[in-house]
Amino acid sequence: MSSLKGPTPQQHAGAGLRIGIVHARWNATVIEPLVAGAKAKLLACGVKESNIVVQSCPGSWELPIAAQRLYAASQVQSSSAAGGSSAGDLLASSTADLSATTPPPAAFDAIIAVGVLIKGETMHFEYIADAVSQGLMRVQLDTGVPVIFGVLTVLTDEQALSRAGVDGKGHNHGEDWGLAAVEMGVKRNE
Ligand SMILES: O=c1[nH]c(NC[C@H](O)[C@H](O)[C@H](O)CO)c([N+](=O)[O-])c(=O)[nH]1
Repeated sequence: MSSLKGPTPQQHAGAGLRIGIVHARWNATVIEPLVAGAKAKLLACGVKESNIVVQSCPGSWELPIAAQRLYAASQVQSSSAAGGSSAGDLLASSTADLSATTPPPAAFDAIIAVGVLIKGETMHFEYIADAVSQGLMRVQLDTGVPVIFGVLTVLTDEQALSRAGVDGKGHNHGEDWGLAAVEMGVKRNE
C-alpha cells in the first residue's frame, strides 16, 4: 500500500550555493549511499562540486558539534579571506577527518547532517536520538544556517537499508536531504 508520507520537493537552482555535509561513520554501509544520494541531488541542482564540503565524525552523537565546527571554520575562513585571522588552527583542530576538503572561502548556505541510529537492546538509541535532534536544531537556530536533519532512527537493519534505497524496494532519503538543502540554502539568501 503506497503511503501518503514523503516530501513534496521544490526545484531550486543551486549554482551559487556552498553546502557542507557532515556524516557519522557508524553503520557505514548505510551512510555511504545516503551521502552519495544527497550529493547527487546537490550536483543535479547545479551546486558546484568545489562548493560541497564533506567531513565525517565518529558517530551521530558528534554530529551537532561537527556541524557547529564546520560552520565556525567556514566563518573564520571567510573572515580570513576578508583579511581576518587564520582558519588554519581551527580547521586543524576541528572534528573533521584528515581527508576532509578545505571549506570554501565563505560561510555555508546549508549543512546536511547524516547519521544512522539503529535501535539495540538498551536505551542508548533513545538518548542519542533525542540529544542529536535537539542539538542539530540548536545549531541551525544559533547560526542561522539551515541544518538538514539526515539522521535515520530505525528499529532494524532492514529499515535502514530500505531508507538508503539499497534493498531494491525503498527510497534513498539522502536525495530528499540534498533537495531540502538546496531549497533552504536558496531561501536563506532571498
Ligand atoms: O551513529 C551512531 N552512533 C552510535 N553510537 C556511537 C555514538 O554516536 C558516539 O559516537 C559514541 O557514543 C562516542 O561519543 C550508534 N549506536 O550506539 O548504536 C548508532 O547506531 N549510530
